[in-house]
Amino acid sequence: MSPTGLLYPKMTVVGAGLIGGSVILAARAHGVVGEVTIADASEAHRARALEIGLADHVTGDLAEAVKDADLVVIATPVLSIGDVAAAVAPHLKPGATLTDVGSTKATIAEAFRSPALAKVFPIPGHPIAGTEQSGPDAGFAELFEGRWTILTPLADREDEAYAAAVAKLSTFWRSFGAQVELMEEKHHDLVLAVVSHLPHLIAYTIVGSAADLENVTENEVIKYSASGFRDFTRIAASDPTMWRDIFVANKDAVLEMLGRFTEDLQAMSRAIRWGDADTLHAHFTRTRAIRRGIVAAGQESAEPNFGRDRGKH
Ligand SMILES: NC(=O)C1=CN([C@@H]2O[C@H](COP(=O)(O)OP(=O)(O)OC[C@H]3O[C@@H](n4cnc5c(N)ncnc54)[C@H](O)[C@@H]3O)[C@@H](O)[C@H]2O)C=CC1
Ligand SMILES: O=C(O)C(=O)Cc1ccc(O)cc1
Repeated sequence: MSPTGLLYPKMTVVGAGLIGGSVILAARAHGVVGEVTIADASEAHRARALEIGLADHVTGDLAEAVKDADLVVIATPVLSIGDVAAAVAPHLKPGATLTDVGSTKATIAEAFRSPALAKVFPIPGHPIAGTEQSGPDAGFAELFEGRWTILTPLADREDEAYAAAVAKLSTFWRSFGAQVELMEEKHHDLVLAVVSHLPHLIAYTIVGSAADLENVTENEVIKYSASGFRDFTRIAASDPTMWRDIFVANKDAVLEMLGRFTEDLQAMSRAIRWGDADTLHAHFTRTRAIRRGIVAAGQESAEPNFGRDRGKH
């Protein structure tokens, strides 16, 4: 139980997967929500959510699910979030808060600016916490502890009531251990392209390349894979639908960052070709200092993979 107390008597989560499930488990564990309803498009996921007692009510009917809710959290893949927001809009209670957890924010902020959402408080959000697992069994209450959640409030909604809704949603995330930061949505997408989307793209690519090479080297890639490659395979096991949507939605920022990365990779390639040992050593020294700075700031354990594989899988 957190000292925060009840914030939202009725919460509806659309999408009973890793993030939606974790929000429910965390919010319930800290007593900040009352009745919980799940809406999910998948019959199998609805059945499983009921079986494990993830919510008080589980339905496939969006209108029914959101009609009395004080807080609606959309936790579906990025490209479906705008459609879900449009579908629930006419059924939301005036004064309700509508948020999401999608990994990109610009296209979602645009959808949340719809006049159909004028009577509610639409606040895009993104917890920077997750694993490569998905589905109703993947969630766990501690997922957000010590992690950042970024909210990207709509700049054109500057009234006091909207500011109060943003403050309350921030309290909600903080009640179960997240640190909250407010950010402009396009800036969010640029930052996340560097720290999350590009690393995933590199992992997806290198694991594919290595698997192609395996035909040549007859199983040696997997057999002798050192921990570096193993870490890439964990990332490359992430949900295909989720990541397809992220790259489609954040095309411009990802291509911008990919361009810069390709230039830097060319510079490394040149240093190797010319035997420029000093350049290689200086670069690796700089990146080691970056990692040590992150560990010293307490944002990551020195242990490999700490915290990523928690939960039930
Ligand atoms: N997996 C991760 O590590 C993180 C994911 N996110 C974001 O959170 C969102 C959800 O991701 P996960 O929980 O990992 O996905 P998930 O695949 O575990 O769960 C998604 C759920 O949404 C349901 N769903 C899909 N389309 C729907 C629709 N149109 N209407 C109703 N239900 C629908 C699916 O049946 C599934 O139960 C995504 O937008 C993702 O970008 C954010 C932070 C971390
Ligand atoms: O599993 C990992 O290492 C992640 O990076 C999880 C993750 C995936 C997507 C997000 O938008 C935020 C966090």
